[in-house]
Amino acid sequence: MRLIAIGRARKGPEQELFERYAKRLRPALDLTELADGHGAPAEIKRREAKALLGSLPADAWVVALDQAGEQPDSLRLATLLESWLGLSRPVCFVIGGAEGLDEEVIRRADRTLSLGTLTWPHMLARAMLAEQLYRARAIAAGHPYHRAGRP
Ligand SMILES: C[S@@+](CC[C@H](N)C(=O)[O-])C[C@H]1O[C@@H](n2cnc3c(N)ncnc32)[C@H](O)[C@@H]1O
Repeated sequence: MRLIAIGRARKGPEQELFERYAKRLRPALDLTELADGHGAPAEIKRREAKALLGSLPADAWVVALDQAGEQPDSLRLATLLESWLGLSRPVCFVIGGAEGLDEEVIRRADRTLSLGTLTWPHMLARAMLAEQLYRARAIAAGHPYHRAGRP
């Protein structure tokens, strides 16, 4: 699996949290970081979209992280992830920068994934995605990491 994301992480708690889960994930989650765009907001999004789309393999199965996207619960995400991994296509998650993802990226995406209706900083979104992918794989494997009961 790949995560293609705008911005370069600095050492700090967000990066540590991302790495904690990304390291444990099988298949691995390879991170590709792309430079922040510059200019006016529309120009930033357009430049970042060009870089993001240019980084995707032609046959990629693209999942765009978008707050207005689909909101599966963790069990449903586990089922979805298993089906995506079974496609024999490179599964690529995409996270935008401060201005969000350009419409062109959303159109290219095969699926969208929302981490809730709140807006998260993009470095935190990376860590949350890695944790949810780790959780999804644990659910699919029957590993007790995920407890279905509510407190
Ligand atoms: C700071 S947010 C961008 C906010 C931007 N104003 C927007 O409307 O998308 C940066 C990136 O983090 C990801 N992100 C932030 N909050 C999210 C959420 N609730 N669900 C899914 N992805 C989110 C998205 O990929 C977004 O492009």
